[in-house]
Amino acid sequence: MGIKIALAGNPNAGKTTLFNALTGSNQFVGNWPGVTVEKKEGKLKGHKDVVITDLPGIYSLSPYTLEEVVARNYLIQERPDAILNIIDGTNLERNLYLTTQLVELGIPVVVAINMMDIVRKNGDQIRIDQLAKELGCKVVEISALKGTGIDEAAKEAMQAAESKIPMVPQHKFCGCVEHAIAHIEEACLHDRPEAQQRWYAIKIFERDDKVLEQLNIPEATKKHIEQDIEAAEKEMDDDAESIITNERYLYIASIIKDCLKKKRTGMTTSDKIDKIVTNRWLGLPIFAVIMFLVYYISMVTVGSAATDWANDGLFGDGWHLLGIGTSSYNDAADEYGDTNAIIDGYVAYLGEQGVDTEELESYIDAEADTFDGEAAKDMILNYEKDYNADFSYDVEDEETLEVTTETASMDDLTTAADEFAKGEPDPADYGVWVPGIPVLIEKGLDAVNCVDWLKGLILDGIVAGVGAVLGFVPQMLVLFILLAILEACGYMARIAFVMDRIFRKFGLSGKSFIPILVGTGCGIPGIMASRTIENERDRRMTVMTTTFIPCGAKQPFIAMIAGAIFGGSAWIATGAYFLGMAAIVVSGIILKKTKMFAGDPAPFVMELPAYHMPTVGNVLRSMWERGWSFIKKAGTIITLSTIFVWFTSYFGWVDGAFQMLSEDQMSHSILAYIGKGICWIFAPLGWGDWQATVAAVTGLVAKENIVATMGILYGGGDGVYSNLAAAFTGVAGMSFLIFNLLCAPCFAAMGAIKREMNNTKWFWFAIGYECGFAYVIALIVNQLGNLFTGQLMTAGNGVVNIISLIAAFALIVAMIYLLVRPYKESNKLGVKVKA
Ligand SMILES: Nc1nc2c(ncn2[C@@H]2O[C@H](COP(=O)(O)OP(=O)(O)OP(=O)(O)O)[C@@H](O)[C@H]2O)c(=O)[nH]1
Ligand SMILES: [Mg+2]
Repeated sequence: MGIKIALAGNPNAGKTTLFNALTGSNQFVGNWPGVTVEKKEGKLKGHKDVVITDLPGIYSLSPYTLEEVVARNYLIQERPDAILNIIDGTNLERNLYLTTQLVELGIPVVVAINMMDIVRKNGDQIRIDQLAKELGCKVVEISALKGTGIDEAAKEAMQAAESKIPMVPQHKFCGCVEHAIAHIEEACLHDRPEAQQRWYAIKIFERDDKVLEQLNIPEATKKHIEQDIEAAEKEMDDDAESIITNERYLYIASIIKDCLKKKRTGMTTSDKIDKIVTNRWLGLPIFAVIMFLVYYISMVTVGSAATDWANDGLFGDGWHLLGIGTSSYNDAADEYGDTNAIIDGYVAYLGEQGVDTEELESYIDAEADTFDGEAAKDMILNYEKDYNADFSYDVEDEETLEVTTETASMDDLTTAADEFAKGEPDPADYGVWVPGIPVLIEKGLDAVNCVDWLKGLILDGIVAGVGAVLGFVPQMLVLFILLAILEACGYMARIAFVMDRIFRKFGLSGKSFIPILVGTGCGIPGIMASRTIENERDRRMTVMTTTFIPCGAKQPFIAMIAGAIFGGSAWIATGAYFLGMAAIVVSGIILKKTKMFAGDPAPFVMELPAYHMPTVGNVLRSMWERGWSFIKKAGTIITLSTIFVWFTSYFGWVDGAFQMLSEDQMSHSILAYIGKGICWIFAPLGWGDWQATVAAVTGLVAKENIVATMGILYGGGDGVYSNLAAAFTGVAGMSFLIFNLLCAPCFAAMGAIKREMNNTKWFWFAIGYECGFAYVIALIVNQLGNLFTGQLMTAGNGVVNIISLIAAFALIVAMIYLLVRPYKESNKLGVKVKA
């Protein structure tokens, strides 16, 4: 038989940090209350038979929010063999409140005073022996972060578990309460194990609903004990629950007096920082600047440099090792400049003059092995004698794909001809050139004479799809590092506090903001983070709207749309966050006015933990955990999806015969038939072609799939970006982005919504709301966008557009009505939740 040890304690006391240290796990740690919302098990290192359970933080055994219920139920119903109570040593008074309750459970308790590193630094002293005596249990000092004392804590807990000696609570309530408790034990608890009787008796005294329900006490007995309770209440002139609470605090005060010697009073550094950071006027601007920096660094500067490398180098043609050779190649490329365009322009000019340019063109366009630059040069110079007026040529900007027309003189042409003769610089000739993965794989496949379909599957399917997704990993990692730092330093709780002032105005609490922020990494922990919200209706609303914010997996397609259709504008990625926020705010206002969600949010109660310097280990671990799940997804579900998409898009019927298709036959593919069957749904949104439709649908499996699918379906020819730029107008691109940003999240996140709603009706309501909202906004944007850009009749199907435009106006009116109508207060919930 193994031993079960539970880690219990207040939120943010360091339970998970200790859990990770003891078991070698990688659970999330963050410096705000409510990081852990579910219990997690792990085996104690070096002891296979000892199972340690990390629990969500609780302030007391009277649960208030969902994650607290998880912790209490575990302690009371599963009854671990021992409880290791983690206490924040910098905050003894508040933390001991829970301890006074834990020792009554009848389970052996060991108290571990954590954060001793800070306590010592502050110069405070805790008298461990005295504390142990007054609590009646073993007390050890630890620092979970530094790893000091943790083995001893584990050893003590194991010994306590093996001894099976239940705690004897040292604390006695005042006479009348003890009297009532004794009566209660006698009247209805004598068949319970003796060690558990006291805790149950106190809970019955407090009239705890859950315990009363669980024990199923006969009415007559209930009446009888009620007399005892009322008698005590009369004597103390207070209600039963408050009597117990007050007595506990008196007891704790006496312990603190005996055991704690505090050195310093006055403002701590954290308080000083908070004066600025949570300032009524400065709080928001500071938050805005911090968030801007986070996304600017991860999306625009560091992140995009890394992503460019990954996309164009690692998963593209190749890259220079350590960047050596890049600058000399760039110089050479600069020198070569517009040579090709100038020569093309000259050929066109010659053509206009009636010259037969066929032979010249054959020299210019010759394949590498027959290419003779010198001959081409001579030929050009030959023409120069007779045709020597200035001519125009077109240049295409690589990033924005914008085409501009320039004029070249004969001097320009001579230089160009010289450069042309030398040949276009090849990056592989400079520094140490590392070919990209697709290039290597293609070479390998050619070397083994791979059959065409398999080569297609590997290159156009898996490498194109999965590579498109993996290319964004560096950018993700940068974002995850920055988020981890924000989480670890303690700013998270402040953001909730600052945002509470605003969120409250439209009926949400600041606590809804933590899920949103966590959701920028991944929607699943974001949805789960909603458990700390006290008000059930607010919690549901948060679950429904959290995924509007762009998560890590949505970044790639946002970046792709921005790069292909909007010239790589940084505003698109930043705008996506604003859009997500706006969607949450608008939904908040609209939903709060319905019966289902009406009512004021609970008052904001959250501890603001002291600021900590984030540790490198924690930050990297958190980054890696999130990044790894991204990579894992690419290796599993996304690979499978790309194979499916490749197969269904490269096979189909031509003239009634089923066969493998070439790139220009894709519109006959299986996928095209499916897409064409449903793409009418999205026609009013401006992107009713089957490729975009299919991409959006595969996005429901995992959002990264949108990029992977587009990589396959819009690949070929001039490359994905140019093909996308040709397929989407700006307005349609915006509408596509909005729909995919706001519609139902990926399957995994939908699963999380289902779990958190714990009710099928609510789940479907949430999914329906998200998709409906996304559709409405995308429709409005597309139709109004077309109207203002004058494309109403040209973009897509004009008739559809006219009808949709009318619908769009109707929807705008409806939304304005929903936004401005008065609040309906109601205290009734539409649907009951299964317990
Ligand atoms: N200085 C110091 N910081 C610590 C120590 N133990 C934990 N921390 C920090 O305290 C914060 C909270 O740690 P967690 O392990 O997430 O706390 P938790 O008790 O699991 O919190 P919840 O899951 O919210 O209940 C993190 O920022 C940790 O790095 C310690 O011994 N010393
Ligand atoms: Mg935790």
